[in-house]
Amino acid sequence: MLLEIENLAVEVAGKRVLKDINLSIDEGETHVLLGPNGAGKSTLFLTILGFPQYNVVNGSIKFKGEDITNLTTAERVQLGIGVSFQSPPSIRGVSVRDLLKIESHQEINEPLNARMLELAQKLKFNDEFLDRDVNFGFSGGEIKRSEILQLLAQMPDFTMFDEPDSGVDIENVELIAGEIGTLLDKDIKHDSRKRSGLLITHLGYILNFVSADKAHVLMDGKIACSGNPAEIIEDIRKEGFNGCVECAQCIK
Ligand SMILES: Nc1ncnc2c1ncn2[C@@H]1O[C@H](COP(=O)(O)OP(=O)(O)OP(=O)(O)O)[C@@H](O)[C@H]1O
Repeated sequence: MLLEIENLAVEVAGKRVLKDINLSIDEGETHVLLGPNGAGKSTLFLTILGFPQYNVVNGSIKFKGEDITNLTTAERVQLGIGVSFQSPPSIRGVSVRDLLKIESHQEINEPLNARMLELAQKLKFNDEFLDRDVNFGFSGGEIKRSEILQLLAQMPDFTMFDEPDSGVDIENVELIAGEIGTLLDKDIKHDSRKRSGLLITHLGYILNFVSADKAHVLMDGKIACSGNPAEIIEDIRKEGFNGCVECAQCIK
């Protein structure tokens, strides 16, 4: 198993946000995380990434068989965990170009390598854009494309995407989805895929372009239901979250 979360309980600012999370994601799998606003989806992501304000009060997180519950964020990134944030911070004084060099382990005083320049072009970033400060004054769509470009520089083994389709126009959703596919080995036969991911989506639009193996519904800090992504999204559309998690087909 690539990622194994057992009985995870997390407090943020003294409040119990995650109560008892059990979640396993195998090599080559893409899972989806659904749930109402405030259920704890982003909290789960940031806990997996090891942000210090997310205090694990019970349970464990294992990655590649290693208990990472007490590792720093930098150590987890080193092990192969990546994230595309919903609202990433701006970094004044650091250009996109330099950040990409750091993330793809290039020398800072060397020119950005051809692979990254090609990917930047594919994601519609010109040379001038690469010299801008990271996320400073970027439009919603530019932020999302820039997050994906940074992940392509890192190529993590496990990537979390926090609402990659929100605020992105139709053409750019297709573009972003194509690169999410690259990050999740979608161009390789299912059995041979190595890279895995977990995607938060509210409306499920991105799943028209990125296939997913399993969906989980997070309600009030617990995984209330897991199953087939298309069926669960359809149920949520028809019955709402409460109706969905009462469905007999749910694998509880
Ligand atoms: N740093 C923090 N300080 C205080 N409360 C927090 C913090 N981070 C998260 N919370 C609270 O934890 C709960 C879960 O938030 P979280 O962002 O994980 O939900 P979510 O499921 O991602 O919601 P959404 O779908 O609206 O993005 C919310 O009540 C939120 O206010």
